[in-house]
Amino acid sequence: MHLNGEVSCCIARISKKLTMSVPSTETSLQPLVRLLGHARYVFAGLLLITVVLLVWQRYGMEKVVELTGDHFPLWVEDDRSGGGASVASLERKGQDLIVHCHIASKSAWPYCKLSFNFLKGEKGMDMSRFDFLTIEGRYAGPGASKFGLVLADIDEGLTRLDQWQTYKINQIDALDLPPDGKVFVIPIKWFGVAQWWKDMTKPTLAHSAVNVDNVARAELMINGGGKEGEHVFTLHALRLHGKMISRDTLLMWIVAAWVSCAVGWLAILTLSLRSQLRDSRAAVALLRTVNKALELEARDLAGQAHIDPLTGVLNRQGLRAALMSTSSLLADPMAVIFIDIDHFKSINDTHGHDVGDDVLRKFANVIASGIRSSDRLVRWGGEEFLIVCPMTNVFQGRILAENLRHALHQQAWPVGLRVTASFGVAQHHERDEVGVVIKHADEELYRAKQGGRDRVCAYVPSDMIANAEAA
Ligand SMILES: Nc1nc2c(ncn2[C@@H]2O[C@H](COP(=O)(O)OP(=O)(O)OP(=O)(O)O)[C@@H](O)[C@H]2O)c(=O)[nH]1
Repeated sequence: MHLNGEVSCCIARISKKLTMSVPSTETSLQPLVRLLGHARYVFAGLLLITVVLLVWQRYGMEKVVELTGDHFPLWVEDDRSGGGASVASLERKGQDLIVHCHIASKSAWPYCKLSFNFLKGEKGMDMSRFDFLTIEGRYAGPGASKFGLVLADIDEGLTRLDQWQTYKINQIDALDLPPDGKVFVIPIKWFGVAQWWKDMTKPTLAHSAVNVDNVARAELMINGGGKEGEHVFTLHALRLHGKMISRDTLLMWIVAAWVSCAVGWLAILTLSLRSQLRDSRAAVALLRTVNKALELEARDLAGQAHIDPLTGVLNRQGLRAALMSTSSLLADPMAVIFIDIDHFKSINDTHGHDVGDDVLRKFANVIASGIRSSDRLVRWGGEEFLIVCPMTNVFQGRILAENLRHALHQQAWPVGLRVTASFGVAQHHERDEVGVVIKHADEELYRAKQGGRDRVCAYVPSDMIANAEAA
């Protein structure tokens, strides 16, 4: 009974743990698991964003820098510093910059130029992110509408800021302004490093290529084809065009985003699988424990089927099981003692069933304490009990019955009752069924009752009496 209670309690505890453990893991990982479920949407979204960004970068994402605004300091220069006689002056008319250039052929290379300064501290403008320049302007004068462009770059390791000739001269010459004032597009890749600069500086091969990532100054060169006279160059706009994000940078970010998502997804997947594995292991362990508990419970229940719940001694099924599983019980000689409480009905009738039950419990206790551990006490039914005594002959059985009868006399019983019992003893013979010895014991019990109760009667066959007398 006690074991049964413990097992039920254990099962209840385990099933509670089982039902609680699974959802608790679920809740801790639920957001991650939900995210995993939505992974395809995340990747589809990422794909869409990738396509949109690439298309936008290709056809839009324009970045335009206006060089002719008020953003950069600008001024005009002429060849007088080199011994020439050309004179340049600058006039502003609204947005327009008008360069008046009086070319005098005193110098071999007469020129005027409009310079834009991009230097901020020691840093120029990074034009490598731009694809092309556009120029809008008009020319008026006696010569050709020719012009040149120079991008003077600070070349790391070569340029010294205070020595103008060390700036790398990326230039483009002899461009013709469209006569109708249309926009003229000049790709950055058209620029080349000035040969005169290379001859003068003799840069290494690494420093010989065009470089516009740190442009300190831009110059618009005007010489009207070298013709003497007044040349007027009206500049409406000079602009740099590029992309807000270069294709390479964008690709780098896209790859980084894809890699991060993939790594994140794999990490979440690993976490979730690990947790599922942990849960499964825990569930398997719990189920094993439950299984064990259930086995115990089953064993216990099977045991209970053989026990009389009121007195805790064996019932008839219990006796059958004991006889089947313990062959030594039938070892000859074996005595069977049938016991019936005397006038038990009147105890019930006079004092009620509860007292009757108490008497039955006490009775079983007294008898159980008076027999050997190898004996089996069975509640046969109602107030009838049976004792199976292995290795006991009928004479020994009779002595045992007498002892038990006396033990009953010496007990204090509920409500001051005097409880006695009648005993029938018989001995089992190898040739007989067990039922035969029980029947004989029952008949002896009947005799004891008939004889006035509170006594022992034993079935002793005549051959046994002769043997006993001979002995
Ligand atoms: N309290 C209680 N009474 C029981 C139980 N089982 C059987 N009885 C009662 O035991 C009584 C047996 O009565 P009887 O068979 O007439 O025998 P008796 O009164 O002992 O008379 P004799 O055997 O002739 O001495 C009945 O009244 C049954 O109801 C039980 O588990 N608890």
